[in-house]
Parts: sequence; structure tokens; C-alpha cells
Amino acid sequence: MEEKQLVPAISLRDFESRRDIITKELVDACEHAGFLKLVDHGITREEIEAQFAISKAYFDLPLDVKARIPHDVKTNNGWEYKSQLRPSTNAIDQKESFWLMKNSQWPSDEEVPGFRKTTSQFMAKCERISDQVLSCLSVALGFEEDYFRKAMDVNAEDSLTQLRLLHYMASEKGAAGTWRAGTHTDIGCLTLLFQRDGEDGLEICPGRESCHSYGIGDTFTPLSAETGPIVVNIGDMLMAWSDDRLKANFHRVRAKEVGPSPDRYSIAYFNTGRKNVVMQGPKKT
Ligand SMILES: O=C(O)CCC(=O)C(=O)O
Ligand SMILES: [Fe+2]
Repeated sequence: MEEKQLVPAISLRDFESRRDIITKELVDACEHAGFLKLVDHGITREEIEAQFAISKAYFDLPLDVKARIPHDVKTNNGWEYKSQLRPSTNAIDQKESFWLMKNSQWPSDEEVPGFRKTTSQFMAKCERISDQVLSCLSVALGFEEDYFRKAMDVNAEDSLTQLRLLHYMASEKGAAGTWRAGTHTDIGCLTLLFQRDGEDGLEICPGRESCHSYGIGDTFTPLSAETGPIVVNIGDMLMAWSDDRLKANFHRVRAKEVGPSPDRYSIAYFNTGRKNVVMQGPKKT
């Protein structure tokens, strides 16, 4: 299917006065492809570029400096390097990433000047946009408008919401036999994904129609990467929480089939929510 048909662009312009239309568009996309692109969301191109510059400065640090905050399997925060094994491919993703949350360990200003200031502001903006989307989905599912807001409170001690900076290293050879990110669904509630012009590679499954294990045998649609629009997708938790109405869809990241692929950077904001909140769909089954 064509990218534009499958993944609609939804504008958050005049959010309060257009809430009903926006809700309808969001629900439509989330019930089918499980993916959409947000535009007019209030984060400027310059702010996105500034966050990518911080991310690149971080990944450019020597390995031993990045290793000062190693990935911790208990909290899922910190730096991992070519270590994520995907059950779908039984192979390790060709990437490095840094996971963080509000109260986890962050690189110092000596290591990456401005890391905390820029990244905190960026996360606050992601939080506001997520809140707008989740408040619409909340009402559409028959909950109170602030139902997900309370469950997602990033200031709560038990919040699991994270930002993830990702770097897929440049490669000389074609993709054959390797994955930048093997096929998966996101485990949380709602993901906001930022990409940069020309750094393609994300591919998504057809959505509701997919009934295969890991989408094997399905045709994946490549999405072209753009600086500006935010790719949004539903995760497993929100699928369960909506009694399967909203679809968590398979996706993956591939290097070019043939020839060299340049570096690719992406940034994902994972609204995972609070550990101690009970997730139960409207049917309470
Ligand atoms: O880098 C991307 O475009 C996708 C990353 C992703 O799917 C993930 O981290 O869950
Ligand atoms: Fe993902």
C-alpha cells in the first residue's frame, strides 16, 4: 500500500477547537495501520535539529565515556551497543542507543554541553503532545479525558516513560542478513518517533490485516524519513488497554538492500506509563 494512504498526516493545529475532528482522525489511524504522522505539533524544525545535534554529540563520544552509564537491564536505562537481540530475527540489531528517563543518570555537561537543558525541554514538549493525543484516545475509548494523563504522569515515582536516542552505524555492504532493528511491536502505550530528512529505513506492516507471527510473509511499507513530522504508533499496552481496538503494529528498520548505507539517527519518546497503574480496557474483561 502507498505510504500516504496507510499512514495519514494529522494536524494538531488549533487543538482545542478541532479536538473532535482530530480525535476522529487519530482513532481511524490507530484502529487500522496503528501508525500516523503528526504535523503542526508545536515542536519546531530547529528544536528537532538541536536535539539531533545533542544526540550526535553523545554518540560521537569515545566508547569508554559512553560506557560510564551502561545499560541496566533492571531499569532499561543507559547505553547499549550492538546488544539488542530480537526474537523475530534471532539477530542483534546493528545499532547503539541511549535510554533515559527524568530521574535516571544523564551525561554531564562536560561530556555533552547542553545535554540536560536541551533534552529536558524536548521531553517536556513530547509529554505535552503525547498528552493531547492520549486525551483524545481516552475520550474515544469511553474514559474520562484525563484518564491516561494520570496513568502517564512522568513525575510519579513509578513512571516508566523513557526517551531513547538511537544511532544506526553506517555500513559498507547491503542489508542482506542484517537488521538495523528487527521486526517488533513497541511494548509501551504510545511512541513518538523523530527522524531526519533522507535517513530512511523504517518499514511498517499493513496493520489490522496482519495476522502473521512477526508479520513474516506480510509486505512491509517503507516510510520516508522527514525532519518535522512525528511518526506516532500504538504499543502493546495501549492495544490491551483498548480491548484490542487500537492496533500495535509490527515495524522494523533496514539498511539499504544493496551498497553502502549512511549513518541513521532517530529519537523515540516511549509513553510507557506508571508501573503501579492497572491497565484494563473499557470491557473490563
Ligand atoms: O529508529 C526507528 O526509526 C525506529 C526505532 C524503533 O522502532 C524502536 O526503538 O522501537
Ligand atoms: Fe519500535
